Parts: sequence; C-alpha cells; structure tokens
Amino acid sequence: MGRHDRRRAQPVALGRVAVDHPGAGAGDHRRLDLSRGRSPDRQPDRAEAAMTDRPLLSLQQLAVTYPGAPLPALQGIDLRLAPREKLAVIGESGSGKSTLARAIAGLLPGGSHVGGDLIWSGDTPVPGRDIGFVFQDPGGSLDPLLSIGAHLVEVLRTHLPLSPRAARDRAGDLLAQVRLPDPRAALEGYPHQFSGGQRQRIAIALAIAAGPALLIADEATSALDVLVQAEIVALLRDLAEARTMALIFVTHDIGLAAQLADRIAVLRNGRLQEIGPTARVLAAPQAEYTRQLLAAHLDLSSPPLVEARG
Ligand SMILES: Nc1ncnc2c1ncn2[C@@H]1O[C@H](COP(=O)(O)OP(=O)(O)OP(=O)(O)O)[C@@H](O)[C@H]1O
Repeated sequence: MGRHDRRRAQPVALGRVAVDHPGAGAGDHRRLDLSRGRSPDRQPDRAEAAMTDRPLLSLQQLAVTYPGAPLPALQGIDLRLAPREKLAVIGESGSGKSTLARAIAGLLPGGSHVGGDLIWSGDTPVPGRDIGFVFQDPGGSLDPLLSIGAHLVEVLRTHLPLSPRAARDRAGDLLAQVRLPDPRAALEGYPHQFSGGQRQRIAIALAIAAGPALLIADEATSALDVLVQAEIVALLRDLAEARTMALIFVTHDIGLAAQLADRIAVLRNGRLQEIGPTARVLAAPQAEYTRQLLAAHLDLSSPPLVEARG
C-alpha cells in the first residue's frame, strides 16, 4: 500500500466480509451466486437490470458499527456496482456516506464490526492498487517533505513492476492526465507549492496511479471553491470513462452528484433511502427525504439538475 494509504486507519479485511447474520459463512466469494440475498420485494431499477450479471461489487445487508458505538453507522445496505459505473452517494452530514466509502475500501478503523456481505468479482482487491481513494483534504495524502514525483514513483513502484525511470515517466503522464499545468516541472515541486485544487489533482493522480478498477472520492471537492469543484467533478468523470474505472463519488451536494453520476444512492441515518438512475432520482424521487434534498438544493439561481447532466 502506498504512503498516502498508510497514514489512514488500519484497513480491515477486504474481499468477502461475512460476519454476523445467519447463513453468512466465510468462503470463496468468486463461487457465490451474486443474486443471493436480494430482498424479494425490491423491484430492480432499469440501470440495475441493465447491469451485467457480474457486478464489480455487491453489498448485501452491509452493516457497520464503529468500536464502542452503541448504534450502527450503517445498516441493511443492499447495493450492486457495475464495472465502469459512476455512482454518487449523497446524504446529509452523519448519514453514513464516508462509512460506506471506507467499508468498501477496507479503511474502517480496527475493531469496527462489519456485518453482511461485501462481495467482489474476481480476486480480492488490494487497497491502493485496485481501489483508489481520494479524501476531502488532499494534504492528508501528501508528505510535505516529498516531491510530487517521489510520491508518485513510490506508489507506482509499490504496485507495478516499473524501473525508476519508467515510473518517473509514468508519473509525468499521470500529472498530465489530471490536467496539472506543466506536469514535468510539477514532478519537482513540493505539496506547499500547489493550490488546493492542484493538490487534489495530485491526490487523484496518486489514487489512479496503479490503475484501480474502482476510484472512491469521499467529499473530494468539498474544500474547494465552486469553479474548482466543477473542474474536479469533470476530471473524475472523464478519468472514469477514459480508464474504464468505476467511480463512487461521495458528496452532500446533489447538484454535483447530478453532474457525473449514472446512478445516485441516497443515505439517511445509515440506511439507503433510495437508489436509481440519476435522471429518475432527480425527476421522480421515490423517497420523501430525496425530495427534501432536492428542494433544499433548488432556489431561483439553480439551473435544472436534469439539464445540468448534459
Ligand atoms: N471513527 C468513528 N468512530 C465512531 N463513530 C464514527 C466514526 N466515524 C463516523 N462515526 C459516526 O458514524 C455516523 C456516520 O458518519 P459518516 O462520517 O459516515 O457520515 P457522513 O455522511 O460521511 O458525514 P459527513 O458528511 O459529515 O462526513 C455518524 O454518526 C458519525 O458520528
């Protein structure tokens, strides 16, 4: 795992997490029937129905309780993520968005209790290689004493069989892909020499360096001003599409979610309120809570969210 991951909470096991409900024995997740455990009364939406039979990730009744917490931060989460899908997870503060992101990435604090199933297609993913994670504060991913090039070379060489020179070349390419001005010169720079938006681009370059199948951006734009937010959202969307990578975009801003997501999942009090294609959730929300989020977002200056998807 790269330096940017090591600074975070110790990961719990990835792959199939099967803990505390009846019938959830451990086993080879690759041999499981992925349709198992879906509630019979739940009508799959069209985006879900169009999914391949082999989702990248399937959550079944996922529940998370932090160490010492009296109540679960997440419970009863059923969710399937298709390869290359862009999913936005929205909800108010404390609704469990980051907990969901951390559970998927294996970044929950040690001692957290995880119930239900978290099933990956293929091999158990390696955090930092198969799952990239971008945090709200890019500073947390960057060591002030290391050049940007050194950060990238370390992550690249940790996960890929590259010579120092090839890793350096790849690092420059990555900075170009995240649209950092003068990427070759930026390799020599140090974190404090870049703006908040530029540091977030660098953090994204680190997160995608090893070619993950899934990128998780947890409030990655919340600390940025509105124009930079829109640029980063466009960058994440374009990277996901160009690299055939799935994206989970965690945000409290339904407007930003609308700009990039194929589907939107709405969380409240640790439970999934609804999930569906973006246009449907925006135009015909099923949950009263989603209607409230939309009403809170819309004012006279807001453009229509459905048209904002362009
Ligand atoms: N490390 C932790 N230990 C104990 N409880 C936690 C921890 N992290 C989060 N929680 C609690 O879990 C619940 C969900 O928090 P979470 O951070 O997932 O919500 P969120 O929707 O991401 O909120 P925000 O938008 O403010 O980041 C909250 O009640 C929070 O207080």
